[in-house]
This record gives sequence, C-alpha cells and structure tokens, in this order.
Amino acid sequence: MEYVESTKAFYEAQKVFPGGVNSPVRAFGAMERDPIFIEKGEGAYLYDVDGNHYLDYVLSWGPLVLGHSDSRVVDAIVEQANKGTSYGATTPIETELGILLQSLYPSMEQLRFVNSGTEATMSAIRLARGYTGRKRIVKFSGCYHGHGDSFLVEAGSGVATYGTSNSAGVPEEIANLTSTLPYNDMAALEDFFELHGNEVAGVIIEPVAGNMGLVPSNYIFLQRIRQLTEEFGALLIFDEVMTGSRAAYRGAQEAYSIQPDITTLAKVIGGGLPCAAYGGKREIMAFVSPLGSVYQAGTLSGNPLAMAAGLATLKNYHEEDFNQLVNYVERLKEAVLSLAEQYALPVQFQSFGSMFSIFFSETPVENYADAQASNQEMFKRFFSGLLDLGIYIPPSQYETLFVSTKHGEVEFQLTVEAIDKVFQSLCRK
Ligand SMILES: Cc1ncc(COP(=O)(O)O)c(C=O)c1O
Ligand SMILES: N[C@H](C=O)CCC(=O)O
Repeated sequence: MEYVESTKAFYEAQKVFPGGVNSPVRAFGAMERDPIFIEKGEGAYLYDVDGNHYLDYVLSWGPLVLGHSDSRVVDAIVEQANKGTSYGATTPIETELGILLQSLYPSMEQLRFVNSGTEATMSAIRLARGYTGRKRIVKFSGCYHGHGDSFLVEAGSGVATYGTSNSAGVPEEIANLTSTLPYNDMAALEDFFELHGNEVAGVIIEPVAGNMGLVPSNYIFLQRIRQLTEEFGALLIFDEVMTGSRAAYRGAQEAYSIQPDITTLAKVIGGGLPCAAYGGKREIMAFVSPLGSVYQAGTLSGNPLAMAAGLATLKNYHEEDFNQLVNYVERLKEAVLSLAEQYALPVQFQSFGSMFSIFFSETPVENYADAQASNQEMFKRFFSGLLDLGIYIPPSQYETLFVSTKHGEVEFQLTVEAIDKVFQSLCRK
C-alpha cells in the first residue's frame, strides 16, 4: 500500500495542530509510523486520501454501532439540519432521546445532556461532591474518564499510550484529591475504604475497562464496590461512555445487574455526533442547577443534530443487532485463538459484548500492570501488519476494538485471513 498523500497531509497538519492531530492517540505515535488521513467512511470501511480502504475496527472509538454513514442516521441528520442546526433552547427531540435512554438505563431516573464524555464525567464528580459534601474521588489505574483534571492520574488510553499516565498542568492540590486503586484488587479496595471510606464523595469506574485494552471487572469486585460505597455514603459512578450499548444492550449495569448512583454515557447515544449524558437517582439529580446548587451548563447541550443522530441510531439498533455483534466477536475469538495455537503465539483475546482486544501475553490481563507487562513490541508489529493488509485497529495497546452491524461474513473472513498472515510473520522474526 502507498501512503504518499497521507504523509503529505500529516506534514501540513503538523504546521497547524500540536503533533498534527486533534486528539493524541490519532498520531499513531506509539506505533512509530505516520497516521492515515481519512477521506470517507462507508459501512464497515474507511477510505484514506491515497485511495486505500480499510476494514474498520475503531469505528470512531465505539459510537458507530450501525457502521459509517448509515442511511437512516444520515437522513435524520439532514432532515434536522434543514430545520436548523442549533437553537440554544429546549426541544421535544431532547425529551424523546432522554426517555429512550431512561428506558434502556432505568438507574438514570433523571439525566442531563452534555457534549462529550469528558464533560459528562466532570459533571458527575462535581455532582458527587456537591451531593455528599466531600472532596475525595476514587478511580482505578488504567481507567480513562476523559481529560478532566481529576482523572489524569494513572489514566489509560492516550495518556498510557504516550507512557505518562499523568498530565502536566494538573495542580497537585487537585490530583491529590484523586485516589487511585488497582483494578480488580479486592484487598486494596477494602484496605482503602477502611482507612478513608468516610472521605469519599464518589468512586468512578469503567465497569468493563476499555482504555487499558479490554479488561472486564470481576463481578465480586464490582459488587464489593457497590456495597462499600453504600456503607460509607459515597456515590458509585459507572462510566459507561464506552460500554453503553456495547458491553450489553443496556450497558454493563445490565450485564452485572448492579445499579450505580450515577451513569455517564456518550459515544453510541450520539450516533457519531458530539453528545453525552450523565444521570442517576432523582434525589441526586435534584442537586443540579437550576433545581439545585451544583452548576453545569452548555451552549450546545442537547444539540438537535446530535439528538437526531442518537435517536436514529438507537431506534435502529435492536437487541438482535447487539446479539449479532456478540456472535461475530465470539467467532473471531475462536478463530484467533486457534491461529495463536497453530503459530505458538502467546495471545489473550479478551472480549465483552461487542468489544474486544488482543494482548500478546502468556496469562490473562486483569489490570493495568498486566496490560503494561504484555508484549508491546509484538502489538506494534501486529498493528502495522494488519494496517498494510487493509485492517484498521486502534493504534495502541491501551484501546479496544469494536464491531458494527455492517461487519458480516465477508469482513469476518478478511479479518481471519489477515490475522493468519500477520501471526505467521510474527513468529518468523
Ligand atoms: C470510558 C470513557 N470515559 C470518558 C471518555 C471521554 O470521552 P470524550 O472523548 O468524548 O471526552 C472516554 C473516551 O474518550 C471513555 O472511553
Ligand atoms: N480511548 C479514547 C476514547 O475512548 C480514545 C479517543 C481519543 O482519546 O481520542
């Protein structure tokens, strides 16, 4: 494959944007090659500026459950655009999407729309602090909750990809209010609560982590967090920005049968447009302005284009569609593990619902330390090998792969053939 036009585009972009990108992980930095520049997306495929096409397992980092430019979503956006793109005033379409979300996530008795996952999680912890009158937030190493100051402590995703896990510019006083615990570590959790439980405003967790690669939480561990937060009067926040509609049709809270106090959503609920939400018990949401004293606002919140795209996506994505995605991932797992055995490669295929990732590790990855210990060099070669064969996966070990309803039998076979070739090349060197 040739990447001449992408290379030129990257050169130009670096003059305008830091690192040539508008979000760090897009720069392919950890993969030690230049990024591809995208011209268009259609169904399960992306097309770059050199005319190459790729079977897409990134899907805009999760939102596109119906694939790229699904006609029902595009038509809904166009229809709404013809009526106006933004009013800065209330609309019936917001209420319609809000009611649909409540039916999927009954724990969200009330909710508020915002524009990004970061805004949703930042608002959620402000609410937890306002509601409890406490300051301390607990998060887990390798989990990523967006780029709010309080979350850039031992964070996953792009922060981990670039080997920092923290960020300059976050005042120590703020970072010190975030306590970070190892994921899936019951003893560390219990010890922490015994010493500091009464200080905790909220515990925020990706119930299925997707930002250190895909690492499911252990059911007993998650259940214990629920018990301890209740016992100590802290709020439990499920960050379902990624897992919503993906870990299970009604999110990880359905899969684990655990009700959080606050849920954050984004990605799928906006169908590829900027949209997010946070919500929870009515009694807690009553603290949000204008009802209560926790202030949070947004010029474009509940934007009608995003509402239209979200509604069109969720109305056309049924439980059978979700099951189709799960089936695809399960079949792929079987095929990949069989190839790994054939080539004697140490592969962990970790999946949950329609999300999965591949680690080169002898043992299952249960936390961030395990993910860091996996063979990153091999992952880098795996990524590049697949890209050159027209399969696009996230350019980082600390991310998750997604499938859409447009990933069918042809795409499945293409993927297995490509992985076969790349695994062969990995065991040669
Ligand atoms: C679990 C999780 N929370 C929060 C975020 C932040 O969302 P956004 O990138 O829309 O700000 C992301 C993704 O970036 C995420 O995966
Ligand atoms: N892991 C992030 C979201 O889920 C990746 C998106 C980004 O940081 O641009």
